[in-house]
Amino acid sequence: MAMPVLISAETVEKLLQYGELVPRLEVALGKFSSGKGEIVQPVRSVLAIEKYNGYLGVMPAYSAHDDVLATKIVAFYQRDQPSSIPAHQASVLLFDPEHGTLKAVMDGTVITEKRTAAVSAIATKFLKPVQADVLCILGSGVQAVSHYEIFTEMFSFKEVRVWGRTKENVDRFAQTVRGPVRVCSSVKEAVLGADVIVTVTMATEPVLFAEWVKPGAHINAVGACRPDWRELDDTLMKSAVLYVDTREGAMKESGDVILSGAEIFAELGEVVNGDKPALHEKTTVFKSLGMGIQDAVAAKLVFDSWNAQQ
Ligand SMILES: NC(=O)C1=CN([C@@H]2O[C@H](COP(=O)(O)OP(=O)(O)OC[C@H]3O[C@@H](n4cnc5c(N)ncnc54)[C@H](O)[C@@H]3O)[C@@H](O)[C@H]2O)C=CC1
Ligand SMILES: O=C(O)C1=NCCCC1
Repeated sequence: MAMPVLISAETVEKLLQYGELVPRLEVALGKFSSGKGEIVQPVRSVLAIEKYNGYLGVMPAYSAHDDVLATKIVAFYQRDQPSSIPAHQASVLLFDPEHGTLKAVMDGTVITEKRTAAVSAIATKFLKPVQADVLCILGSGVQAVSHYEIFTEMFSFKEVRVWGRTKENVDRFAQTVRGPVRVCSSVKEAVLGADVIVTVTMATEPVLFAEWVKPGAHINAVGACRPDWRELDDTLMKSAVLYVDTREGAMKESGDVILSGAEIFAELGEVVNGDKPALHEKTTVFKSLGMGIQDAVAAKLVFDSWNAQQ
């Protein structure tokens, strides 16, 4: 039996292009929410590594439409001190769906960076106000960078603002991104008047409060992926129209959804399918937790491009 190929982070970075990834993810989100069982994806199984303040998540998914079977394994850690090791590290195992043969083991860290930002961009395309001039990013780590990249590529914001907890992180962010950014010294300063807000922090308590949010703004809430972690306050969660990637995941994993008691209006895939409206004139929250099918679709794109180059 042939050995699986190993695909490095550098290769994934080169091969995974937003232009191809975004439309594939949009189709996958629609198929997931079609109610026809076209995508098989259990809620992520997560174990706590208490001694080190970490978690290990296993995310299998199968799509007959894409003919893809994969599992991502992702480790993530909460840290008080800065570290050169990324807070999230992942690998994706890609199988031949017909026989279950392992075809590839590839870096999943870059896949996680890019597919998460791409899904936020899809949500934003549907849910942002018609006039969206100001983008605000709360958090200045890895996801902040990938969100900056795709949001400035897909949309025409007049101003991009960033807030981060530490000066060191924000300075690194400002040096990494290729384009202008206004560094804000408080969350309030960053948020006031913003049309689109992205929360990509490791916060466990709310950092974004309803009183600062412009009516009609769209928020992509990407952090706080544990049932007792928060990024958004109760008032914001309850007053905004709430979209999620998966209802099942949000009810099991999202502290912002579970603890606020906010009602879920729709899955993003239902909006893609036209089964639920995109209420872009209202204040909207897209609660993202991440889906195995997003990783599987991205991994197939990488593998197919890699194969084409051999
Ligand atoms: N929804 C999804 O599909 C995914 C969500 N995530 C989540 O996105 C968030 C960002 O991830 P990365 O950028 O990879 O992490 P990172 O570690 O690179 O960046 C995290 C940022 O949050 C800041 N931060 C840490 N504690 C904070 C606090 N208490 N209050 C405010 N800011 C704080 C850090 O200074 C840093 O700027 C995390 O919560 C992560 O779990 C990550 C991957 C996928
Ligand atoms: O979808 C993912 O991948 C992750 N989501 C929440 C945090 C860990 C990684």
